[in-house]
Amino acid sequence: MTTYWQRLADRTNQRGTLCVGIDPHPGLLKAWGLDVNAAGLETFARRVVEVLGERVAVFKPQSAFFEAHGSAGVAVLERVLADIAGAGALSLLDVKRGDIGSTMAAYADAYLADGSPLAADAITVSPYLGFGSLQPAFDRAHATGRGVYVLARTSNPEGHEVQLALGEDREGSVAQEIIDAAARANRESGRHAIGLVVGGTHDDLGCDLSEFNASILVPGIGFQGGRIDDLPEIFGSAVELTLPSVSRDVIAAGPAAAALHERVDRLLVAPL
Ligand SMILES: O=C(O)c1cc(=O)[nH]c(=O)n1[C@@H]1O[C@H](COP(=O)(O)O)[C@@H](O)[C@H]1O
Repeated sequence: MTTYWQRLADRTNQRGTLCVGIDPHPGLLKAWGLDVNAAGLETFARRVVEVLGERVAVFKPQSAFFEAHGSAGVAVLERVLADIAGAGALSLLDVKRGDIGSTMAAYADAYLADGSPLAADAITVSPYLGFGSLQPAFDRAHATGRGVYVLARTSNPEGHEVQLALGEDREGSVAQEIIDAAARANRESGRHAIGLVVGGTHDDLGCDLSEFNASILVPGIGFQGGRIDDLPEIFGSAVELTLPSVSRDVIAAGPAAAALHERVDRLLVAPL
């Protein structure tokens, strides 16, 4: 079976290395001239995929903005995931789930199982209950050729409180333990399905990614101040693994197709 890592390499080789985040903020719906309801949400999110779906390698719908509209919003999310697949792009559903193992297995059923209406090519997960608690998601991702991105060093200014605290061995940081555990699990499985989330907003990451061996999602580009041009300096040799992710800085340009394409052009031509 083709792994997520192989499918990601295939898409980014064809389309360039960029993830466009679909974050339908109420303010963006209004700016697009849409009502802030499930119908406006559907027009917005599906328009992004309609215009950019065959151009961009990966789309990252942010589940929160769909959930905010209740079951009608979740139904829209299902259709957006189907649109992404139909356009030949990969879906990375941003749900940041994390729970005890038995509950994590249910999240894996929801997001990483063949045939589930909310299944995506990859999801984001939080390791706050312990890296090992995520094992059911890793197992399911390995079994179905999907991916899991584990939060390691997030883009927000508060993240360091937890992530740069000393880890259990009292030598490296919590973020470093997550990075090392993910690299070890990828070596053992040989599938490289376990990626990391590392924000592009830090001059100094405070952790070492030089031994990492799978995809690194880099949010925080654009509105949060991160710049694609700065990634080589921030990530060093690991820049080859990075998948820059941009939400508002792309989608705020819509709904006009030309403006959306212009934003993507600008991000894709930036040298990596
Ligand atoms: O997992 C994420 O994608 C994520 C991790 C992180 O450290 N920082 C971060 O901003 N994100 C998400 O990335 C998106 C950023 O949106 P923009 O700031 O509009 O590009 C939001 O959906 C965030 O939830």
